[in-house]
Amino acid sequence: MKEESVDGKEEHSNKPVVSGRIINCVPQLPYKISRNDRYSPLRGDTPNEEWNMEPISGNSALYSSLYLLRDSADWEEHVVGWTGEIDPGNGFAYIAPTAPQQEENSTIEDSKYNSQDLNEDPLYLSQEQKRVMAEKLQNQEDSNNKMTVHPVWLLRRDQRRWREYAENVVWPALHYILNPPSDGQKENTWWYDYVKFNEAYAAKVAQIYKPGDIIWVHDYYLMLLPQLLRMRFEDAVIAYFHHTPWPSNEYFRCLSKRKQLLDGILGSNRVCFQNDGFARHFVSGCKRLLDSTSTKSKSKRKGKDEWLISAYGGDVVVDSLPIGVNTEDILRKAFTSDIDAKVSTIKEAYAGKKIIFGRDRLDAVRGVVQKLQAYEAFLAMYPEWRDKVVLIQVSRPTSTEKGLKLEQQVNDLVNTINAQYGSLSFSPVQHYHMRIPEDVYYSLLRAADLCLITSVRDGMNTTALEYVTVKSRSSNDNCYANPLVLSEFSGSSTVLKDAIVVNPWDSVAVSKTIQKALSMTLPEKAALEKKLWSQVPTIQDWNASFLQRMVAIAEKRDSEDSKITPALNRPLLLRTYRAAKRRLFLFDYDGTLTPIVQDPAAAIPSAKLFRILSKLASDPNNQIWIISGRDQKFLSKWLGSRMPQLGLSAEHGCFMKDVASEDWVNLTTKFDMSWQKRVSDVMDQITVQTPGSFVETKKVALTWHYRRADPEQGEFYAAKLKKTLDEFASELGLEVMEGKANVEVRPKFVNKGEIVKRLVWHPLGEKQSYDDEFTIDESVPKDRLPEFILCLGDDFTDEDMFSQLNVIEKVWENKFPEGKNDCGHFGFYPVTVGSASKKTVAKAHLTDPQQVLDTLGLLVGDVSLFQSAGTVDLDDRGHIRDSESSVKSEQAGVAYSMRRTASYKDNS
Ligand SMILES: O=P(O)(O)OC[C@H]1O[C@H](O[C@H]2O[C@H](CO)[C@@H](O)[C@H](O)[C@H]2O)[C@H](O)[C@@H](O)[C@@H]1O
Ligand SMILES: [Mg+2]
Repeated sequence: MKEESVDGKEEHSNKPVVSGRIINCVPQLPYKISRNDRYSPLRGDTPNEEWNMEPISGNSALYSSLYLLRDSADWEEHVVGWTGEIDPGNGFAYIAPTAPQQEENSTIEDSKYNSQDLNEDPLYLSQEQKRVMAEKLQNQEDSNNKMTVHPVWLLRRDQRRWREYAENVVWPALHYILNPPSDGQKENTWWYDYVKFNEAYAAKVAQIYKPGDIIWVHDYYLMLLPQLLRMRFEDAVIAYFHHTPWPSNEYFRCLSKRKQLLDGILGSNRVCFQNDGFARHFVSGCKRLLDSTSTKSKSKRKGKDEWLISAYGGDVVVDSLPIGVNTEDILRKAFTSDIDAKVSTIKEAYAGKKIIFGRDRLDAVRGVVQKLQAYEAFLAMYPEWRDKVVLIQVSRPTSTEKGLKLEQQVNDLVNTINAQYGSLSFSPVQHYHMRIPEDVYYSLLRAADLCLITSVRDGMNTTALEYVTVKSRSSNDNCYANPLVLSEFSGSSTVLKDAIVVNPWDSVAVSKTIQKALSMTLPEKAALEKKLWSQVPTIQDWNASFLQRMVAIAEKRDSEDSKITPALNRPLLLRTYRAAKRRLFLFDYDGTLTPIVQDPAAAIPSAKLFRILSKLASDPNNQIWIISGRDQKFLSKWLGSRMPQLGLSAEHGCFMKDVASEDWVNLTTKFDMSWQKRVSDVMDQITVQTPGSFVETKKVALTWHYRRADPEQGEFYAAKLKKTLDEFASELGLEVMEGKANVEVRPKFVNKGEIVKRLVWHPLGEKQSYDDEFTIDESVPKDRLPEFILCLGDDFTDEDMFSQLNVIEKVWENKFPEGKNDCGHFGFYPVTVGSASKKTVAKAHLTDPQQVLDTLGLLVGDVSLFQSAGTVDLDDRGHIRDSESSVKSEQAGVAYSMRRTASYKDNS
């Protein structure tokens, strides 16, 4: 029998630290795939001719990083990427989706199919068509197979659906744009697709992953992927690079799925940003939203800030490394005889005029409107420049509704400027609303006297880097060293530190800067260019530094034997639960069954929690204990009085109330309590120094809370309090514990682990004994001991429960070698509630109380597996594999293929 651990993984032994393979996960492969309308196999066309693949523009830095790795002798590269929207071509009418919510309901969706729809649905691709397309993509990228391309197929009718959440919800928040309030319905549907998109990548990576591979996940379309991969591969080395800005937490926290997104990313070993500022915002978000702590240090290389995030206690490196451009490639491509000729043509067309150049995507943050306003101000303020300057602005179109409005605004501004300052023979703004080919782009970069970038937010503007690169070389057209005016809000201003920086919102200041830049002498320009050129990050350096750091992280992790906690394998849990008869549930309360809130008194059980606990408790095979730091009063009021069948333990093991009993027993009666006065005096002093903090006095334990204090001040005084208390704690037999925004003190000899020990070594269903002489009885026969134990807790104090379970499990290994279940273990599930990066002795993790309820809901039949991310397996169309809709879809695909073949025959 193969042994499975609670996370369902097999143990790997003697793994290489780094295998030499990189799995690069990119949001999309760099091609627009479309069907060739004239394709006809019956007229002798090869299957290869069915698909056209055109390179797409954008993300040039990322793609050049992939190509460099492909050509590197040190790494074997695998690229996993979505195909993008496949254009079905003419004659294959695109069927607009019905309401997306309906699409999710397989019954509704599938009942809509009729032969007409099938005939027209272009996205039923046969295995053969997919094979041919994959082969073509592979050849497109690298016919020598040095890099292997693994397409992610998500072949549904509405192919845009996979982008919606990332582009309409995440992207705006990352760029400081708040969406108008809504009922959230659309967003929920988009979120559902976003989870599936990430799940599809996880499944694809799982097919190719080998221990020691470095998995490198790129950008905000794939924020959940690191965690989904962590669920499958506990030891994987995973990096997430965020290409766009990361906003202040004041914006990020407006997202309803903020915690899920952060948790998704924190499945990584390393999270890397374009600059320190973005990394700092991320760390602050984790601190505020996930209760994580962090330590900051200076990286050895270049002395940049680096953080070690402990989301509830684990290790994720957060740092920054600005992406670069392939300077060698740019210079090679930009200085050819063909481009020399194009530059001359441009120069001749604008003879006697200075050329200002700009190229931006036409979206809300690229600052095209600000640029035009500043240029208008420039022409107004400096009449001597009119007729002597032209702005050539290339704006890459976007198809969104907002993009269309912006286009209108830009067109209006262009018309106004041209009407006011132009003539019949000359327009001072030449606006090209289109994608331009690479050679035209390089020609314009070379011909420009000034490059103007006024974006109001971006991660890294590669136009700035490419411009500085091109201007570093002199040629016959006298364009060497022409200056760059760069927005201070652009990520590139953090690397091009000597650029002429402007605030794009201040059009007068920008206009003055344009005037100064256009008037610079050659020596001034050359001196500036020399500095800037030395600051351009290259993609070669970026790849090398990024991977060097990943190897170091992998080696350090390996040598320290630190681990990331895998997500709880819920299908396996369900299987064990169903197979077991004597089941014991050991639940912590705060942060496990209820979310952490500002006021302890407000953390009361939800109706959903009661419903689930009642269902669980109604099964006579189940026994449930709540083992909490709370006092008896709170637990009795909110849990015991409503559900007497619950067993309760208060104040971290100081008190117990047996299942179906009303009597509390104090396990600390013999302990001298005079320590309380001394501890409370110290806590009172700290409270005075920390506004917002307070002391919670229980019967035995004392808790100092600082959740409502300023986080930094709170952390500082918590450390101070702990230090002071530690000085006399051991002599008084006390334990000082750092909890969630609290510091707690209780007698050392009681703890949650001791309670767990009592409960597990006990014939399930029998009354507890509270004799003074009580000792654990390890002679209880196995068939009276629990055979399924789910122990959940979120805090440091819950680690005592997990360690105790681990110890008991070891004892059972020797005592009951034949007593394991079908999965090869004793049904022990010590599960921490928190992120995967948490340092814990638990065997698995659940992210938060919401996931806890979903998981318990799964056991009592309240929640379907499909609602739990990380438990579904999708087919190539994004249906759950083997589900009714997946099978129907498969059949429909076959029918479609047959019709297609028949139609070729008819037409031939
Ligand atoms: O063992 P637990 O059931 O997890 O209880 C631990 C402590 O929880 C409470 O404090 C924590 O939760 C509060 C409500 O969410 C929160 O405001 C506070 O910052 C947390 O520290 C409780 O007040 C303590 O008595 C428990 O020991
Ligand atoms: Mg707790």
